[in-house]
Amino acid sequence: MIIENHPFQINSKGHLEIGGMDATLLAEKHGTPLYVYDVSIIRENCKSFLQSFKDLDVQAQVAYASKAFSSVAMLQVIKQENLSLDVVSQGELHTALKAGFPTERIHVHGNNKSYDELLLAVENNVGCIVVDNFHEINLIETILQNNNYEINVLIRVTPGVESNTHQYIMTGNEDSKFGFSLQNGQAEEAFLQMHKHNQIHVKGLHCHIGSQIFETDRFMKTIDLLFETITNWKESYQYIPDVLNVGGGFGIRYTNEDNPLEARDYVQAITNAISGHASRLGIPMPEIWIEPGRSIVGNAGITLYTIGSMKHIPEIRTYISVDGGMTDNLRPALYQAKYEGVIANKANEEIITEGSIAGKCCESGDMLIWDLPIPEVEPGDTLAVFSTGAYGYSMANHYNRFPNPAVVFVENGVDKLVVKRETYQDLSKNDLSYE
Ligand SMILES: Cc1ncc(COP(=O)(O)O)c(C=O)c1O
Ligand SMILES: N[C@@H](CCCC[NH3+])C(=O)O
Repeated sequence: MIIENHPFQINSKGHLEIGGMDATLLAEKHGTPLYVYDVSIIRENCKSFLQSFKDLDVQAQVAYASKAFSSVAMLQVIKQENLSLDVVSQGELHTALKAGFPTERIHVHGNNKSYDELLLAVENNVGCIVVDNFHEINLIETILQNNNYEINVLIRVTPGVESNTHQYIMTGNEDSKFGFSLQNGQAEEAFLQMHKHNQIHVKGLHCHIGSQIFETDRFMKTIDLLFETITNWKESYQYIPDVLNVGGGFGIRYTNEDNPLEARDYVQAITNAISGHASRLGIPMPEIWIEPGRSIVGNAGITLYTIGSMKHIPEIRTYISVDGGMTDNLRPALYQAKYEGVIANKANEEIITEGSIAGKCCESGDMLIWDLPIPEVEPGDTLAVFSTGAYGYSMANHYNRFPNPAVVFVENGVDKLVVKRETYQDLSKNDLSYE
């Protein structure tokens, strides 16, 4: 039986199944809280973006935004699927290098890249640096001064488009910490500074308007604004971009309130808009780059928890506590994000009530799901929360000194531990004594 809204099934025992494996057995074997990914879904998501570009016969790079979930195994899957990679820090770049990711397909982001981060990127001959601010241009120029490296860059611009999403995950608006403004001339100033440098190749423009976006209009509007600038730069400086990177942000389904488009809908709309402008301007079609994170891994991941204490407050609600919470999934506390879940060992049982799923941290806001429809539950049951594959493990933290969970990949009925559970020794390994 299929689970409504989510790409998982219920097996003959009435248990949730992921990647051909019984979720309750995974919880027993690997412990909880546990992140589990169905790798075949990750692969399908990668393929659907790449295939959509192929079907339109467009030169493209699909760069997985590794902030959504980065680990050596994860990046190896991305490498196998021939995607490119977006990294935003030395740590993400280090993980990519450790995974043996081809450096020419790595795109380096960040709104405050350090000299060392930029040097590591340049020394490893990464595919491109997405330049964010004037301080960074100065650092790059310093790095290039005493050697003959050459680098490709994209200029990250803020087009002044507000995306229809949570304020904290909106990035293309004028009042943003990211990128150069198109409106106030800073993008042009940055362009001129780098365009005249003979070791810097300005391959094109980058923008990312936000995350969890369910429509194509804002992408269209953004592309219109990018082309106003491209038209000006063509006239004034005879500049024609090789690449346009329109970022990520393609929405996924967390609950039945979310109605995501297919990958091909976004790809088609973006491609049509860019090709329309390119032909109007009489320039060759630029390569299109996109940076999906959430839409590659989000729906492939679930988190398994063990239910512990329960508190029933008559006529108010029942709190059901699990052995994780905001330490392994910060999104509900940070963005009031909503999730759905099932009791994995009772996935077929009749729903008789509602329970609100509480985390273990010493915070009233540590709630994973409010008012989840549930069957009768008891301590020891396994709760599965759906669509936790993006920005769950990657935003895990150590509040209240909880160790980070383990991560298991499942594919075709075979499970493999890919990130070990942290131990209490791991948690205190950097602590030094003061006695
Ligand atoms: C520059 C950039 N690219 C790509 C992404 C990936 O976004 P998403 O995971 O929503 O696809 C983000 C995150 O919002 C981002 O800031
Ligand atoms: N971490 C955010 C989105 C990423 C923002 C990156 N610019 C989320 O969980 O939705």
